[in-house]
Amino acid sequence: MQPMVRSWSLQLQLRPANEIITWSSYVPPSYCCASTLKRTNQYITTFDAHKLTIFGENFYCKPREFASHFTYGKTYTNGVARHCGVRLPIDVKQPEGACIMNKEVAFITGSAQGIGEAIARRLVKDGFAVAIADLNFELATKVADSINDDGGKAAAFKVDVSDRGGFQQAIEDASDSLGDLNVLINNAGIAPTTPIDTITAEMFDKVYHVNVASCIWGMQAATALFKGKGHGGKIINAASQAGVVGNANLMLYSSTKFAIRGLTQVAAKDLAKDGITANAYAPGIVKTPMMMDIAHQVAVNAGKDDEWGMSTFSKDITLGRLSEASDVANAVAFLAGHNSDYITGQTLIVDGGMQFQ
Ligand SMILES: NC(=O)C1=CN([C@@H]2O[C@H](COP(=O)(O)OP(=O)(O)OC[C@H]3O[C@@H](n4cnc5c(N)ncnc54)[C@H](O)[C@@H]3O)[C@@H](O)[C@H]2O)C=CC1
Ligand SMILES: CC(=O)C(C)=O
Repeated sequence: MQPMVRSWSLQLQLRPANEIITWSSYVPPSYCCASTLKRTNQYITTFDAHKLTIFGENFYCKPREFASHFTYGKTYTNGVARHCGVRLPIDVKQPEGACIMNKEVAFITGSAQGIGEAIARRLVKDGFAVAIADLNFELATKVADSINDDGGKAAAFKVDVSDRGGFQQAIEDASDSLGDLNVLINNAGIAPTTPIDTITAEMFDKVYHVNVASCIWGMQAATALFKGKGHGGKIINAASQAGVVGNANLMLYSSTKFAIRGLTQVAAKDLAKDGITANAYAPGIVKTPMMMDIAHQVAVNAGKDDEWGMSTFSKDITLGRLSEASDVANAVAFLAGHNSDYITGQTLIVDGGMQFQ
């Protein structure tokens, strides 16, 4: 019996045992989704050079409804699978026998601007598909559109990272629409200036929920997805040089960033058995809206100008210049890529030499 399929097609590249099988499916008009399955995946129980047998109701064909086009227990050969689609999208050129390799997918919070945006753009250059996840959906959409216009692959998602359920849903949605999830970058954060005597219970709750709880919610959701898909993954959390040495005027923020380093170490230990690494990055003084705002607030509190405010943070940078967001993105790209596979539980300080640890 042929599988019930409508207007889509599937290609399989079948490889020797224990290698990764890469497959891609196309859904008109030009939607492409892809994923990677391993031979050991619970949903694939028979596999040789030419055949793939699926014993599972949902084997990660995304979006989910397309999984139902495969029949439980049926064996698909390369040719059958490729021809089971009756209509190819006319704007996708698909040479006979070609295999479209999938991209790894990174979900980056707070990527509508600043460091997160720079990370997203850098990871696209490295071949990732990226989820631009931010509270500011309008800005996130602009970033995703501009990446797609430049030939990359991105989708925007509205998320408040302090909302556990919403964050989890956004990660699942991103995995559905981009085809997989391999890297979670918990980058979103807030940094109100908080001299000790000004701190209220509400401010404490807000900063700790956005900066700290969010990392735990994100790690929970990503870990469940990685495991469900039968592969490992990478979790990368934003700390700060202010999480390495306490910074004046930043009681709440600075202490949340110390917490990030701690929870990253715990995650590294807890998740290693699942093939998941957890690391953090600690930027220094980066030219983003957040840093401009902090410098301004510190200056206002001291009755000085913004330049003075910035100089209080930048005077001890060994390399003698403020950080560009791209300086941080370069380091995060290393943590997101496979050159860092043997590194876990670490905080990579990217501050031009402010803190030596
Ligand atoms: N700019 C700097 O000098 C440094 C920044 N960092 C850290 O790097 C990360 C990124 O910082 P920047 O790019 O400078 O910040 P930014 O303020 O320029 O951008 C942060 C982004 O996060 C989003 N965001 C804020 N709250 C959110 C929430 N609840 N849910 C979803 N998205 C939310 C904002 O809409 C914004 O797009 C932060 O975790 C920050 O603490 C660390 C060290 C230095
Ligand atoms: C904003 C921040 O993380 C600083 C000043 O290190």
